[in-house]
Amino acid sequence: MALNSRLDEENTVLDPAWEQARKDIVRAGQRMDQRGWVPATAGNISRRLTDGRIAITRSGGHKGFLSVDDVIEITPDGRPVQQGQKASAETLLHTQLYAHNPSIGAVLHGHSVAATVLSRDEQSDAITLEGYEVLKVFEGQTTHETSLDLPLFANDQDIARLATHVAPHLSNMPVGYLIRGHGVYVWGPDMPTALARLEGLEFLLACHLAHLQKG
Ligand SMILES: CSCCC(=O)C(=O)COP(=O)(O)O
Ligand SMILES: [Zn+2]
Repeated sequence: MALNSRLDEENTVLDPAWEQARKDIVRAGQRMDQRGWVPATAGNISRRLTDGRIAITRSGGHKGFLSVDDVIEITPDGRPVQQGQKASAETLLHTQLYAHNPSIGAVLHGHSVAATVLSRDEQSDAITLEGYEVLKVFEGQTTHETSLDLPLFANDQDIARLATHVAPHLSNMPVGYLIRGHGVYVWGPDMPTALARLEGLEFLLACHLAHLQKG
């Protein structure tokens, strides 16, 4: 047994880094639920450990009421490591981000009202957020006199096919992207950063929606 390992009640060897990743995901789900970004069983959450292992939410659970057992390990190409487990239906959208950028350590997907409504209504292929002080939450932004383009992709129940539409744009997405009538994907080097980016983005989307509704 490794020096930094512990045993649970059933004397199973616990791996501290893995257990921490699972707790990070459970807490992120609680936070996203408190903010109303993961209604019913919507949304999914993943974390990549420094050794390359990937933890992701199982499919179909309520993300505000996860237990660590609802977080499972997947291979880099998105297959559950343990037979019989069912990873998020959108696993391939997570693994394509990890494969694209080795510095990504956490990926969040939510279904807020603002992300869902705005992504349906916008006719062009991106939503432009500009003139807001909170844009400075994103690295490299030092003034509100800037703009951020959030790419929009058509929703598709075939996630592998949806991933092929996202793939050519991955190098040109500073913050995240939207799927029409569905939700938002955001990532970061670690869970706190990914959550802060999601919070900033959700605030900006809510402002944009309110602004459009005002007319
Ligand atoms: C009830 S929302 C439909 C599925 C979805 O879009 C989602 O984000 C949750 O899917 P998962 O398989 O990750 O639970
Ligand atoms: Zn979804």
